[in-house]
Amino acid sequence: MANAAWRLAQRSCPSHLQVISFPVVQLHMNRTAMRASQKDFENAMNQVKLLKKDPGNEVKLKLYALYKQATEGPCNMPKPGVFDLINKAKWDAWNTLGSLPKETARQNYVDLVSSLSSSLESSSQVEPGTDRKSTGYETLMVTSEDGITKITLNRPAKKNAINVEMYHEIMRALKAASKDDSSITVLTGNGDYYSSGNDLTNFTDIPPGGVEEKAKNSAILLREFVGCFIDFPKPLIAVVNGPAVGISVTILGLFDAVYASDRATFHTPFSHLGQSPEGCSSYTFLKIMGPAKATEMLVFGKKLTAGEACAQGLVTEVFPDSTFQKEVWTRLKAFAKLPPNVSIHLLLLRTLKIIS
Ligand SMILES: CCCCCCC/C=C/C(=O)SCCNC(=O)CCNC(=O)[C@H](O)C(C)(C)COP(=O)(O)OP(=O)(O)OC[C@H]1O[C@@H](n2cnc3c(N)ncnc32)[C@H](O)[C@@H]1OP(=O)(O)O
Repeated sequence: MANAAWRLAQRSCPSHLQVISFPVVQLHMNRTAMRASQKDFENAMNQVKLLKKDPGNEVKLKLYALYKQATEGPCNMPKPGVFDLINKAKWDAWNTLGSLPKETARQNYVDLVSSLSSSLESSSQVEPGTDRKSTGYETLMVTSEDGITKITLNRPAKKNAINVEMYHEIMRALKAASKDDSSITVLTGNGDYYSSGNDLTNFTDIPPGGVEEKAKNSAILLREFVGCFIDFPKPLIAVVNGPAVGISVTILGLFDAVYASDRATFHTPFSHLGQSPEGCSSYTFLKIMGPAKATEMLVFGKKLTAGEACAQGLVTEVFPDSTFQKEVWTRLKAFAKLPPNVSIHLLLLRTLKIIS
């Protein structure tokens, strides 16, 4: 998405401008005066083309938005639909600027390019290990108490869509949970959704190697991600607090128990998206619900209610939404107090599940 936005932002630059070296000193002087001239702006546009390193999607969208605001003023285009990913990301970025005056947008554009020029040149000097994300999580909340490690998907404004960062963080959290002193691990969602599945923008950020490289990288990530669930050594419970879509549904077949609110639904619209079912679901769903029901879900994209998913064995038990959290957590706390030989039984049950 953003790469396309980036290309578009670059294409949008007036074509008669030649690529010239960037007068950084002049820009810094102008920044002090806090008023970028049209010339500074044009220079900055050229400087963008000369950046040696990719500044990342977020920055590229910011540049696009500031460029549009500086040249056309506030966004007055109709909002693109949820599946028009590229235009929606661009629209969002531009629209966020509200009624920012053109001159300020021009100044901000120039400042941003100037800061990129220096920070991207010096980024190699960052000490390894100083990454502030190495201990915390950006897309998850992870807590451990009462013998339970709880991993909460935490992008509620995006219905807990799983972006690339979240895939990596879930793997990291599972690896940490497999070694901590908790007895069981829970995956749940923050907000009204459990998860809307794969973040649709994951497929739009095409690397320099093109679509083939993107597909290869995605396949590697997906394999590693699913592997973490297959190999997880402790009881793994899903607390499905609301609707679940796509990969957040398919991997449920790899959990040891699935508790759902009666508000939850289970939807795998792969055929609609031109994708194939993942997460071992073509194996696990077949085992769990039989071929006909698995086909209805995975091939025809039938959305199940929590009650239907329970009747078909995908969900262990459904609770009224009003008492869901209280009932589930009371039960899980009791489970977590069971003696540690649980793992042996778990292993046995999982093996029987596979070979039966
Ligand atoms: C790189 C590794 C690749 C691994 C590949 C794994 C393959 C996995 C495949 C799947 O998981 S397929 C399923 C993909 N998911 C979807 O198709 C769901 C798409 N979203 C929707 O249909 C709807 O958003 C919704 C979930 C039904 C919710 O609708 P509602 O009207 O209630 O809310 P919205 O206004 O649509 O959404 C709010 C907000 O959230 C954003 N969003 C929601 N889901 C996603 C998503 N999956 N990806 C990206 N963004 C999502 C939506 O755009 C809205 O954003 P804003 O407009 O508020 O910015």
